[in-house]
Amino acid sequence: MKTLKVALLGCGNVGSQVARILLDHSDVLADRAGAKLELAGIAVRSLETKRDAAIPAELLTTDAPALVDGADIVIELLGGLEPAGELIRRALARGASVVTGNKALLAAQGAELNALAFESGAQLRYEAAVGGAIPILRPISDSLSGDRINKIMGIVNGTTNFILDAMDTTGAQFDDVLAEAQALGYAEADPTADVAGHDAAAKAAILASLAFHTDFAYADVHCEGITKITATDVAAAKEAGMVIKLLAIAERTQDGIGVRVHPTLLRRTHPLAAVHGAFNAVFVEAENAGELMFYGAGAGGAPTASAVMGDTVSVARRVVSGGPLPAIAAQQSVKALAFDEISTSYWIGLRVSDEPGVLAAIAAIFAENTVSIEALRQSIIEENHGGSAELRIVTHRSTESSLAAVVAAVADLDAVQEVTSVLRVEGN
Ligand SMILES: NC(=O)C1=CN([C@@H]2O[C@H](COP(=O)(O)OP(=O)(O)OC[C@H]3O[C@@H](n4cnc5c(N)ncnc54)[C@H](O)[C@@H]3O)[C@@H](O)[C@H]2O)C=CC1
Ligand SMILES: N[C@@H](CC=O)C(=O)O
Ligand code: NA
Repeated sequence: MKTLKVALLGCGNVGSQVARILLDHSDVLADRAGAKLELAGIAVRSLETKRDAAIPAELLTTDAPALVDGADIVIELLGGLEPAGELIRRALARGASVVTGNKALLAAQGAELNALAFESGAQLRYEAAVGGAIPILRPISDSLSGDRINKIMGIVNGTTNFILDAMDTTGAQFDDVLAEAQALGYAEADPTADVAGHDAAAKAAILASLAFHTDFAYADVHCEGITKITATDVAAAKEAGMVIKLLAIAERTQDGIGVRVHPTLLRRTHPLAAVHGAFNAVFVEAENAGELMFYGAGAGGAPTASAVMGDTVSVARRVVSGGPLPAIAAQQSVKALAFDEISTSYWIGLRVSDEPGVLAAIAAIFAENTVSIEALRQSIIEENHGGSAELRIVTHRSTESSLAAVVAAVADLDAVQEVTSVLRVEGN
């Protein structure tokens, strides 16, 4: 049986689990891959760091480039743009295949790296980069390659789903739940990448690129995080039979593809509304397959290592058989929509003076901007009876630019005390 040398770059949360699987299950992996997967070495920052006793010290090296140069397959689990990018390019340039979970790098340089792999005949796989353990990239680029995907909506960041879910179930405030997520180890040490939506935006770019066979980068994704979501927003959504989720959405329209990440109101009957805690799920709508949902652990060392190993075995099979490369390079160039061209339904919360003519004035502004109202609900604010009322308006689909014009004009009305929330609604 052929032996393939595997270079592992990084021995952190995910890398250490990949090393464990490669060492503990070498016989089974060889049967499945059709080649022995020999862990040739593990690149680390320091040989002095205390590690799990199961990691053989003789495999550790601080010379990552030399390790890459002797490998048939390189597994990159360092994270960050450099030196990860440089090492991946080095491997691909010499025809070695690469498996990575580095969503930040792929969202920044995915087009370039895929092109490099295509030119050199090497394979580049990154199932772990989106939805951790969930098989989602291969189903999109392989299982659904005979279909036409129209829309993807994903809960692709565990930290933010944990926070929003806890706010929904306990009524807690954002800051308190973030502290809990940090204590439980879901959030990053600096949780900005999670709560500002950047991590989800990187994953949205990767999903959209594969689903629509076009290169989308991080810069093509409109991104809003969850830091402005209040306990009041969550309670109001709950009262209306909805839940707020941070969704990564990529959608085909007549004019192009809109890719966005923002807090979204979902009806509680939607399958994504039932995704709790730090779990991830991706909901796909395809022309022939209809609606599909992929659900599971989106983060964590062992779950993410599962996806890395799946890619590694798959890559090894192709190295052994010399079969054709998966067609994951972009074959099309579909226009990425600017955010103000995207259309969706909106929920607008307003605090208004409770006096005659207010509703008519607000409705007139919606009509002038051709934004159609689907539902309107008014509640009198008890503690200030006769003074203020809370309005919640749900619109039919309209563009971001029309909605922005409506919100600006409504906010200017003397009778409008505050625009309390503007949220997008999906899953009607
Ligand atoms: N942890 C998770 O749940 C998930 C992680 N990922 C991705 O997997 C990758 C790895 O993530 P983790 O294992 O969680 O990170 P980690 O921070 O636990 O591990 C990275 C390791 O690489 C080492 N490293 C960094 N630069 C190095 C260099 N120049 N030379 C040698 N070693 C170096 C670090 O010292 C650290 O031990 C990242 O790209 C991450 O985005 C993807 C999905 C989920
Ligand atoms: N910080 C990320 C980790 C996985 O990609 C998350 O919370 O989902
Ligand atoms: Na995955």
